[in-house]
Amino acid sequence: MSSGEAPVTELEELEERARRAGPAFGEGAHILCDNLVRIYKTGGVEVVALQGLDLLIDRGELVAIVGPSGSGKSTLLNVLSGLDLPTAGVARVAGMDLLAMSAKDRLRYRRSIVGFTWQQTARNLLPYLTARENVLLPVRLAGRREHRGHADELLELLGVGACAGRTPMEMSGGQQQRVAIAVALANRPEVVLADEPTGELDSETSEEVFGALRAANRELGVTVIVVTHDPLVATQVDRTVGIRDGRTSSETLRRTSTEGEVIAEEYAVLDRVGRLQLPRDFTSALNMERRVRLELERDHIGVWPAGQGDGDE
Ligand SMILES: Nc1ncnc2c1ncn2[C@@H]1O[C@H](COP(=O)(O)OP(=O)(O)OP(=O)(O)O)[C@@H](O)[C@H]1O
Repeated sequence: MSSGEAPVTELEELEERARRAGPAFGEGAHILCDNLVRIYKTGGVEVVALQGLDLLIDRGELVAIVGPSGSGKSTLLNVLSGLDLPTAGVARVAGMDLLAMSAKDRLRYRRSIVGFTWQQTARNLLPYLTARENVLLPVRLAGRREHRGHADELLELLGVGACAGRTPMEMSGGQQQRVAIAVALANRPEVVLADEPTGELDSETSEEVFGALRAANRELGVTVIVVTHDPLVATQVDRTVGIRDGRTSSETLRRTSTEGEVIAEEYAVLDRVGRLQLPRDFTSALNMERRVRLELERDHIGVWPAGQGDGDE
């Protein structure tokens, strides 16, 4: 049946309706988490680290994940890196279903689709190898061929070209983190995940590390997710996603004003079924508990504390 003709049978009508249904949630996203759940069981106690987390990231985005300690940031990164398996939900990166990968696919995924940097600088680099040798190591392990200048080009791009012949001991903490990013990029991954890359650094050095992540994102087109506690971050990346209690709770978008000023605007997240989490300091300032009154206006929705006369006891 051509799309212009009227459907004739019940099946054709259903097919026609399915065609009109529009794209599925997250279709086209480079990274998709849909209702992601991760429960840890230790000594008979269950800890729900991710409680139905939704997240969509487009190809080529540079996104920071922030949130209080214990909110699930590292758990999310471990799932996305293919190190850990979620308990339920959907996690898809570059078209690969992370819950249904074979062991062979998982190895390929971890070797060539994602690159990862750890917070502990010492864990990222082998101490007896130079920066250049550290970058070439994952290439050799993956059995790939890269011309000799590949490592030097990456180090140059990240502003640590001068460190190519030095061992980690001969570099500062910020230089080590930038070399670690080069290692993560060595196998030309589509996605780089960085766990607290500036956790042990002062603010000036942190800016250099964020600059390196931006260079990788801009010049190589790689999608970057960085987990951080760094208060600077909202002005360093395009989008900051806040996580609270194992769910995404807020987003901050960075834009440049017409005067060239960098502005970070915070938004609440509206989930797929229309749920919205109001910030706790807003609700407690107005004594909002259990229910609120909503009013649809022409260009916004008003939210009021439920008062007397609204049927609240
Ligand atoms: N292997 C594990 N076994 C049991 N519980 C765990 C495990 N890993 C994490 N958790 C728990 O899951 C929750 C989320 O932890 P996670 O490390 O993801 O948080 P986080 O936001 O990265 O915290 P931080 O900023 O302190 O690193 C916490 O309550 C933590 O205690």
